[in-house]
Amino acid sequence: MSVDSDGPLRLDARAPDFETAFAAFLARDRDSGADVDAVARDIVADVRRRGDAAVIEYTTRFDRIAVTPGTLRLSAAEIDAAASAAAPEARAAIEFAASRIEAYHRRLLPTDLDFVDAQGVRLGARFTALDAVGLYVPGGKAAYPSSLLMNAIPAKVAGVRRIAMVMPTPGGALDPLVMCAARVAGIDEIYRIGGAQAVAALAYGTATIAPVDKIVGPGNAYVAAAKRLVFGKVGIDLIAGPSEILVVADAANDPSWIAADLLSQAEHDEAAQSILICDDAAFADAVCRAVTGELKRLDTAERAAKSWQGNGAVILVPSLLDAAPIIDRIAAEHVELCLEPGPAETLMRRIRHAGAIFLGRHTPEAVGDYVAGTNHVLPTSRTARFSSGLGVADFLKRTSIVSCDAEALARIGPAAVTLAAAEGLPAHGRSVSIRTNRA
Ligand SMILES: NC(=O)c1ccc[n+]([C@@H]2O[C@H](COP(=O)([O-])OP(=O)(O)OC[C@H]3O[C@@H](n4cnc5c(N)ncnc54)[C@H](O)[C@@H]3O)[C@@H](O)[C@H]2O)c1
Ligand SMILES: N[C@H](CO)Cc1c[nH]c[nH+]1
Ligand SMILES: [Zn+2]
Repeated sequence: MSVDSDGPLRLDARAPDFETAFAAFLARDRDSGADVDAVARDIVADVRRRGDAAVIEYTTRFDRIAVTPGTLRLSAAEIDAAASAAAPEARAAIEFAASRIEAYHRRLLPTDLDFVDAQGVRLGARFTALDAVGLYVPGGKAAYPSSLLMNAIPAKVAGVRRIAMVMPTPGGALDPLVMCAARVAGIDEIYRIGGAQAVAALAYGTATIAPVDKIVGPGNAYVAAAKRLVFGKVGIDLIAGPSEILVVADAANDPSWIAADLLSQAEHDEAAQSILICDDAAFADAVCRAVTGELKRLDTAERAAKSWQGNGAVILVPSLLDAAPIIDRIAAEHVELCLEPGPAETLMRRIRHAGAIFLGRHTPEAVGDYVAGTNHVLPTSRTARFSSGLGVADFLKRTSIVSCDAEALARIGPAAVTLAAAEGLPAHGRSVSIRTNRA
């Protein structure tokens, strides 16, 4: 294991200490700590107790704006005025992205199930949309119109009736493109609040904000902590942490393309993580030099450099096609396979744990962030081992349907009577036998 003076951690899968070093790398915690949880807990409890008054106080404190119960919600005229300030080219890009996201998510809609099995029992599964969803759109340090689309469109496609959006507006400014995206996605219930107080308001409701059934959308550590706290009262989506990218690249790639890809996620956050897996040490060196060069072009260089140097890694492996076990243990949010089509396909089929996989030399991850149509809210921090990115299923519930006629009950009922007796629940058994023993 080694660390370049201005480069990321370097690991070699052939080195005798690789397993220890790799395990230590995977065990690193990039999330923030206990203080945040305590602050969020206090805010959530206060909003639950004092409703609008608490929401207004925290909004004034954290976002430096004066609000009243009457101005918490944006008026239609405000939304339209802000949206109309969006540049035409940006508006067209939002509309283009929205149409692709909608088309992809329509294909994710599950179909209901309804069949009669061999015993004559009718069985089914019916999907219904949630009634009311709270959509958190982050707005503290940057505006994310793309994230609004990624959260709102699947909800709309699923058929959610009410979507209440919250977004902090530091200093009071409304981001034109976020408002434009809200209009394109058909969102009109928008509150200028953020942080833990917005999550609590959506979960418990206030005099001004009706409660919702589920809260989705990314946010900072306070938002994530608040979502964990209100879970159970409402549903929540996955908690997406700092962004990650894992690029698997052979030496035939242009090092500057790979460097650009690594930095595309590093620039999100100092806690973001970019990893390169390659099979050629000279190519790894060339990519690291290219990262240094690319950083000079970026306004976000300071943040990206801290992420790359503090959390990045270069892992040298003997064979890229045999790297699936290492890739699976990282279980990254995004995996890019910058290989020829055949090897990319082979390796993709071997990978089991990844939020999203991008195949080939011309599929930079950033297309997934904006315009591919797939969702960019994806599992991070190795949670791709057990969870998936946001989709229409997050806005649906499944109800099972069962129907027996007398013959079908006579066929399957006796086993239920036996099991009820075994569990010491005679009323269960009686509700079956009272029907089957009528003769
Ligand atoms: N995974 C994704 O798909 C995705 C997409 C977009 C953004 N993000 C992430 O979302 C996050 C957005 O964070 P952000 O900060 O810009 O906006 P944010 O809207 O999540 O948070 C801003 C709010 O945080 C609260 N806050 C700030 N400091 C606080 C403090 N000291 N005590 C209590 N509350 C405090 C305030 O209420 C403020 O309104 C970033 O980490 C970004 O990377 C993720
Ligand atoms: N890559 C981020 C999720 O990890 C999503 C995003 C929003 N805008 C650009 N990128
Ligand atoms: Zn991104």
